[in-house]
Amino acid sequence: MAAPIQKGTDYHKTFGAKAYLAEFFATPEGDDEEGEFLSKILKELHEIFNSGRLKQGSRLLDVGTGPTIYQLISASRFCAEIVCAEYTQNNRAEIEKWVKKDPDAHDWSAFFKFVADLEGDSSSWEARQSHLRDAIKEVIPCDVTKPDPFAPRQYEEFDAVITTLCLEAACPDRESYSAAVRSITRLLKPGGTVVLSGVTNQTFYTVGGYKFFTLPIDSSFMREVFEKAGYVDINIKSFPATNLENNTVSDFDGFVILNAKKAEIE
Ligand SMILES: C[S@@+](CC[C@H](N)C(=O)[O-])C[C@H]1O[C@@H](n2cnc3c(N)ncnc32)[C@H](O)[C@@H]1O
Repeated sequence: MAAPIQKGTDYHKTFGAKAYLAEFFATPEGDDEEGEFLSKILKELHEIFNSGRLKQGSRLLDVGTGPTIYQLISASRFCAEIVCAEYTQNNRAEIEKWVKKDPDAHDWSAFFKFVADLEGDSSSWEARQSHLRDAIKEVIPCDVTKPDPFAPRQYEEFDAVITTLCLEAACPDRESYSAAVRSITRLLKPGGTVVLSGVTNQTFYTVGGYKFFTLPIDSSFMREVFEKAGYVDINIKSFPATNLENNTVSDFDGFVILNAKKAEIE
């Protein structure tokens, strides 16, 4: 009998960090079955951060980091301090291994080369990689379904928050998704930038043979949530899935990249 759909605390037992990396992050092109997806997210993150929106020396919080660092490469050029917040111990261990250059860590070099090419300086990839290793100052537990996802840790507000492919996987319903956005927003400075990537109308994704729940949402719901949480200048780019009919590893019909500014205090 197939295992039931995995969600909530199941992540601690069945979300295989190594399987997730091997299945979806072997190359910047990602998993063939998902069509053009990962490389598009990398390009969009490049466009957002290359536009000069973060000052040098910024502090950044990544929420639901998973075992991955691809989402931090473009932003890290401007960051002196990055905090990675993630739910499972296994995923946090993967990030820590990469920071310490453990031989068992995932090889992200192709991703740094990909982004360095986009930035027009392909020779810079190793320096960019070292810089990101130095910038990651902490890898901390978090649970976005809790009122204070980062408790007991307390932080000054960050200049930017990133969250990629996390909230729709972590939140069981629309109310908890909205509450998670509000909690994350409390840790962002007024005028600070949020960047989110998310899949639309997905009900599951598969990792290591287990199916994981996803909350099916669309871009109009995301816009409404971010407006209500106090953001302005909300930009959402939507992309249709390019291989929906042949995709057996997930069922998103598209994905979005959202960026927005937390309103300044009047
Ligand atoms: C699809 S993965 C995305 C990982 C990574 N950010 C990426 O872009 O590939 C979903 C992530 O959400 C995390 N997650 C699940 N439940 C969570 C919760 N309650 N709070 C925070 N993160 C959670 C999982 O551990 C996993 O790392």
